[in-house]
Amino acid sequence: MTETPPEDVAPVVGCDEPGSFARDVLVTRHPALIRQVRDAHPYTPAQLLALDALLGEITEGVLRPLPPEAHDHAAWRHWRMGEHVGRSWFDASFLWAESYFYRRLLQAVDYFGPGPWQGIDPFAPAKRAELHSAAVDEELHALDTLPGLSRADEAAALIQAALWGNRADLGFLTTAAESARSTTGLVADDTDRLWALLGAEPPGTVAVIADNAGRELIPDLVLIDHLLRHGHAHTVVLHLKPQPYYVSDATPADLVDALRRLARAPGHAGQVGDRLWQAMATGRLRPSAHPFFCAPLPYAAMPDDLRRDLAGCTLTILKGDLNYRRLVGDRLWPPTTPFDRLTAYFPTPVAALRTLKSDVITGLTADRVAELDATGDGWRVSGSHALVQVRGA
Ligand SMILES: O=P(O)(O)OC[C@@]1(O)O[C@H](CO)[C@@H](O)[C@@H]1O
Repeated sequence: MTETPPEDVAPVVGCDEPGSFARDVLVTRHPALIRQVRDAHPYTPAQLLALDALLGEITEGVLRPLPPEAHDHAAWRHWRMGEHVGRSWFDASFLWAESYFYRRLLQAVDYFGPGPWQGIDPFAPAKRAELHSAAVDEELHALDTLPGLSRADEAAALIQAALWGNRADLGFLTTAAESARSTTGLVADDTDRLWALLGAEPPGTVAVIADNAGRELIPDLVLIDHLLRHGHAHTVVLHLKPQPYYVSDATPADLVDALRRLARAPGHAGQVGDRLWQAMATGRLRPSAHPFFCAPLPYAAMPDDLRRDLAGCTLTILKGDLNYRRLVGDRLWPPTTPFDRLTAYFPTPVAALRTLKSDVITGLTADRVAELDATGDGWRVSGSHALVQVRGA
């Protein structure tokens, strides 16, 4: 594994800097999410008490451990939960604090059981509303234009749809200003290099590390259908989250719902859904849900079994902001730090498709950074900008 030289290692993104994006997420977004979840389900007195206790803890208290009977207690001990217990949440790194927050939220609503609430996704109402929204109806109807496009134009349209589908992030939209939801443009665009990697003969296995369900997962699935249909991949492994995470991150249940939504749609969307349903049956589309995808660690720390699984792929496509942060290590790198150097450890060529929703950014030219900073529109966190960055073989 290629390590970044220590003298070049930038500070890990923390939560303790007043006015920082990360601190605002803990101060504003997480309490808002607890209130949303609390109102979205007919929880029992014990669950309501647990949610209220978590709200108090994250805002004014000190970090408490998972109960010893938690199924993943050993994993979180390995992920250094003990060092954080008894300290302020704001002392933890941003990635660690957020990951642990979502794990504790699941604990408060008995997601892992045993009992009647086992497996009930606290974010399901929001995910369901989005998946069955008029906006998705329109997006599915718009797929009827694809057969009229050239293969190259279809490919370009599908990359853009998958890229900007990342804005459909229910956690981000909790606090994003309406004005920030307009899209401005790309800060980096390696789309041509992405398609060059997808032109490998014979087509191999492409890994897609998914991000959000619903309005992001559907364009991701339409892109996957294109890759399978036009010889860019013999097989696609779709890496999902094994449990609800970051509000709208896609779980296997969300994949089933999205495939059903597609297959039941009229027109071209329904044909895509039927092909993907068949791809699941033949194994050409293979879902996976490794526990590490909910770990509070950068991808450089991935376990050997996941590394081996990915190493067999010709390319890994990583969707979204959190995956980008974990890919490059969630550090405040100088924006001109080469993306290739920070991703050299990854076991395959990588392509990051991400709308910018947090401070971490790499691989830009100094001129581009100066140009973006001059706009003053919070380009790093507003979701108005996006990137396609590729590190080749
Ligand atoms: O990975 P995604 O869904 O594109 O974005 C995840 C996100 O909403 O959560 C974190 C802040 O809560 C940031 O990484 C980002 O804003």
